[in-house]
Amino acid sequence: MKIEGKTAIVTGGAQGIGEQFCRALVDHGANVIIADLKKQRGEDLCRELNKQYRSNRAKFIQCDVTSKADLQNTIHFAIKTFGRLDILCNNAGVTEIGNWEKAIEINFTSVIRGTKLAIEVMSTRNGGHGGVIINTASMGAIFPIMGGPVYSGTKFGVLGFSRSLSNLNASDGIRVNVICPAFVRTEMFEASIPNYIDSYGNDFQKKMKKHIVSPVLVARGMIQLVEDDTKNDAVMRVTGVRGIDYYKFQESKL
Ligand SMILES: NC(=O)C1=CN([C@@H]2O[C@H](COP(=O)(O)OP(=O)(O)OC[C@H]3O[C@@H](n4cnc5c(N)ncnc54)[C@H](O)[C@@H]3O)[C@@H](O)[C@H]2O)C=CC1
Ligand SMILES: CCCCCC(=O)/C=C/[C@H]1[C@H](O)CC(=O)[C@@H]1CCCCCCC(=O)O
Repeated sequence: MKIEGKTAIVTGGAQGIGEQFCRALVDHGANVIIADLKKQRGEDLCRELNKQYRSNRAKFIQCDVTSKADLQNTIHFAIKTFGRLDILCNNAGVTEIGNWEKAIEINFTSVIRGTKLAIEVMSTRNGGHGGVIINTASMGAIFPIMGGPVYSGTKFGVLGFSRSLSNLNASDGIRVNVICPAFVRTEMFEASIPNYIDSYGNDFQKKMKKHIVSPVLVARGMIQLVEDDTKNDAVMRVTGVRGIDYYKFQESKL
């Protein structure tokens, strides 16, 4: 897909990986809706992007992805403002620390709901232009995370859900892909460092160095998934050791 002139929604777009998604999409000429709980951060990013690109292509909307009304409102806002929706990045996510039930709602249920709502407006069967949905999972969607079983479970869920939509490309013109980063230096990661140090000791950061990736690299991967029309049902890994590559699952025998 040529990104210039297309419209994208990025949930959790105010900071971290989502922020880099927004920056990369605007840089490639897209209209971007930054959908996040954090009003100040989102509005500041929006202002900065519009100033940098001398445009009005970035918009912020306060959105709690666990609210169906907020998600609907975000999609309506994209259509009302830019006339179309082409790209949805279901990216908002949290760790399970403190509230594992909430982590399931944010990391998994909201990805399902966001995807379903976007399909309604993107589908070529409903008069839409088709599009691309990129769901942020994690390497913890491929391997279990002993210290984060619920987090990992939600990400296994995101991966299974997304891959089970591979037929949408043929029927509705919508490609669905998953991005699986390893540890990414964001506020989520930084906030977890004390837990890692508890588990692995003070030299954890040194040992982990080669496994930590930058959110900019994750955004580069997302752009590749959007631009490359052959990518459907793709599971992209973004790791410190291999960089950007694709994970191959065994084909179903059914
Ligand atoms: N940082 C890491 O090591 C990794 C992160 N991921 C995944 O990447 C995604 C982004 O994570 P980071 O950027 O690292 O986290 P972050 O904590 O830096 O940013 C997450 C953003 O999501 C927003 N958010 C949280 N709950 C929300 C809600 N209910 N509604 C709307 N927005 C909400 C936050 O306000 C924040 O702006 C998450 O899905 C995370 O699980 C995947 C692999 C590794
Ligand atoms: C192979 C695992 C890669 C995991 C990539 C990922 O999604 C990491 C996310 C963490 C984020 O940086 C902050 C977190 O709390 C997320 C969950 C990590 C739990 C790991 C616990 C380590 C342990 O104590 O075993």
